[in-house]
Amino acid sequence: MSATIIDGKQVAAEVRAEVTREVEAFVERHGRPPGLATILVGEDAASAVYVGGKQRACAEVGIKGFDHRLPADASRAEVVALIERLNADPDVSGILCQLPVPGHLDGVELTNLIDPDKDVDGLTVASAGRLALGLPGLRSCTPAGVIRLLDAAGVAIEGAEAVVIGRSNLFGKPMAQLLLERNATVTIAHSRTTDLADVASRADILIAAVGRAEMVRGDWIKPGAAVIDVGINRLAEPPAGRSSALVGDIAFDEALAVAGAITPVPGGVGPMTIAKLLDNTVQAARLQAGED
Ligand SMILES: Nc1nc(=O)c2c([nH]1)NC[C@@H]1CN(c3ccc(C(=O)N[C@@H](CCC(=O)O)C(=O)O)cc3)C=[N+]21
Repeated sequence: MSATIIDGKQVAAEVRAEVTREVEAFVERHGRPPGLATILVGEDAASAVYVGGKQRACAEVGIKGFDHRLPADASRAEVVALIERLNADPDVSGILCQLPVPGHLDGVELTNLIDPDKDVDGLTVASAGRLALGLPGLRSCTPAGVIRLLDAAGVAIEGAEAVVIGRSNLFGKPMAQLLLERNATVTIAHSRTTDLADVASRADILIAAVGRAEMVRGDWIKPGAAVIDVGINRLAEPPAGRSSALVGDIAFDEALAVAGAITPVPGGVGPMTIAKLLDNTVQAARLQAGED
């Protein structure tokens, strides 16, 4: 038996096609496109690649991109002033501050200055609270992308045992809440969990977001489970038999033999994060225009 590989690039392309149609309809109604402002502080190479990818994706679907780059030594006041200006700019529907920010700045504090109605990353206290209370709001992109992947793969979420490994505010906590909203039975496991392998092996849906290359082994996986790999670990060179130096948190080849369905790295969750960011930008623009 070999698992079905869930093609994140393919599903992301479907989401982007839907977003493209929504953008065209928005332009018809309002005579202007939704806009997404990205803020990148400093010269971290990986962050620059991600932000570049987000801006390129905007252009592809017709969203207007505002690409703000600040030097690594930018002051808190400069970043705050930029966020406040973008909050007040009617052409800017969504704002994201790429994380991490340089050490003299506080990424959580800065993110929180974003108007919740423009919080397309879903990372402000207000957005987290709306999610926790089941109120409408912008949902964080990576967890929302995972739900879309599970749906696309035909995985039943309701009633399933879901185990999320990782408890970050960026992913693990919102992921657990979205699964709960869909009536899964949810466990959040983490670095202090006693017998992680045993907890993982109960999962019908196993989601790993720990940032440790290939930590989840094949014998942790329940036969037939849906396995979602949120890890992005960059190795010095591609492992034997692989073409990419990016590996996830799951030992892919081992898992492939046991799981029912699995996302690859690259080409799994990553492209969905960007697709959901575009989707959130259109939703934000519609809300700000008084629609829905
Ligand atoms: N405010 C904020 N929002 C974020 O959403 C955010 C962030 N900060 N900081 C960093 C992480 C990381 N992240 C990724 C997005 C796309 C891919 C992606 O498209 N990955 C491709 C491969 C890309 C490559 O080759 O490096 C894939 O998995 O197939 C990966 C990672 C968004 N993040």
